[in-house]
Amino acid sequence: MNSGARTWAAHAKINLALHVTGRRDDGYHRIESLAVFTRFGDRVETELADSDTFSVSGRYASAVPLDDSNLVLRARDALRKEAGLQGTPPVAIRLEKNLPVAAGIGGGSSDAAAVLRGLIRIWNLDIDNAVLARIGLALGADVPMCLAAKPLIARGIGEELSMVPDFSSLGLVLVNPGTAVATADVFKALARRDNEGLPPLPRVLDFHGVRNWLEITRNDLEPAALAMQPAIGRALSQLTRAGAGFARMSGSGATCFGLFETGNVAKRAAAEIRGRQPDWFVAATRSLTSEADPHGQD
Ligand SMILES: C[C@@](CO)(OP(=O)(O)O)[C@H](O)COP(=O)(O)OP(=O)(O)OC[C@H]1O[C@@H](n2ccc(N)nc2=O)[C@H](O)[C@@H]1O
Ligand SMILES: Nc1ncnc2c1ncn2[C@@H]1O[C@H](COP(=O)(O)OP(=O)(O)O)[C@@H](O)[C@H]1O
Repeated sequence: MNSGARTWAAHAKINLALHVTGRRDDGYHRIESLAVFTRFGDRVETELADSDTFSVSGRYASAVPLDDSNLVLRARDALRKEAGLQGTPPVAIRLEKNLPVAAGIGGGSSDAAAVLRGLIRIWNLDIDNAVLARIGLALGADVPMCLAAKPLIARGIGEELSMVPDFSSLGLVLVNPGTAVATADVFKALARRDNEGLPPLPRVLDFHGVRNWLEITRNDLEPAALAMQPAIGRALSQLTRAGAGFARMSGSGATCFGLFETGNVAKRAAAEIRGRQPDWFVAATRSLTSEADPHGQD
């Protein structure tokens, strides 16, 4: 067992497109979503210790609970329940919370996924991916995709995953105007739930191919979220004004992404938006390719 401190990346999840195609009897919605994950994200540090501890730092530390309801601790406890107390010794977990909370970019889900992956390694557990995905899904519909953290299409309620090969790294700017949005409220407010699924993906998944495909897709949660939080419209306008090739809201919002042809152009656009909106969350980043190893230690 390795007892030293190790850091795990918890990438932001971006729903490039999200079509709502139906609703199950239990109220959960069927979706079809093309999702990618970004280099920018939270970080989770794990280290074997004399007792279980948990601390949070970072810009959004005060926005997350410190008790057992934090998805980090729920993930730790779910894994321990699966593996048994023996073989899962106490662990100190430190979360660096860089991602805005209740923001449509799966921050909590990605933290949970990083903890599951990290603790499996430091506890030396033998848990296969199907069991891991089941544990993840019990924590949240987004957790299985955050466990994969590669370009993918998610169907079902988000748990049926098809990896998308040969996806280029996209230049992205993430903008959140500072308004938290509760996912359940947005789903509840939908005017329609029986929309058509995603069109086939283009052959070449680079900036141009993805942008053209985005033009013929939607985020079906955007109109409902926009009606609740008009600031989302201002975030989209700022991205367009700064030269984004395409701008859309991610997940249930309020974070919006802008697509840029190169990382440098994205950085310049982010600086411009930050200049105009110094209180907003604005981050220039790149998406992870299909080939990148998302689970490596930082
Ligand atoms: C909308 C999405 C798109 O990726 O992302 P976020 O906006 O959360 O980032 C996800 O479907 C969110 O996943 P996650 O945030 O893990 O959802 P959960 O905790 O399981 O569910 C929160 C609530 O959202 C609703 N919900 C969630 C997923 C889904 N497919 N249908 C739903 O109706 C349910 O009302 C549920 O009670
Ligand atoms: N580690 C965590 N990070 C973020 N939110 C968390 C965490 N643990 C629990 N939560 C709770 O989960 C809810 C959803 O948060 P988050 O995952 O950031 O949403 P979203 O998927 O919309 O980006 C919030 O209400 C928040 O209080």
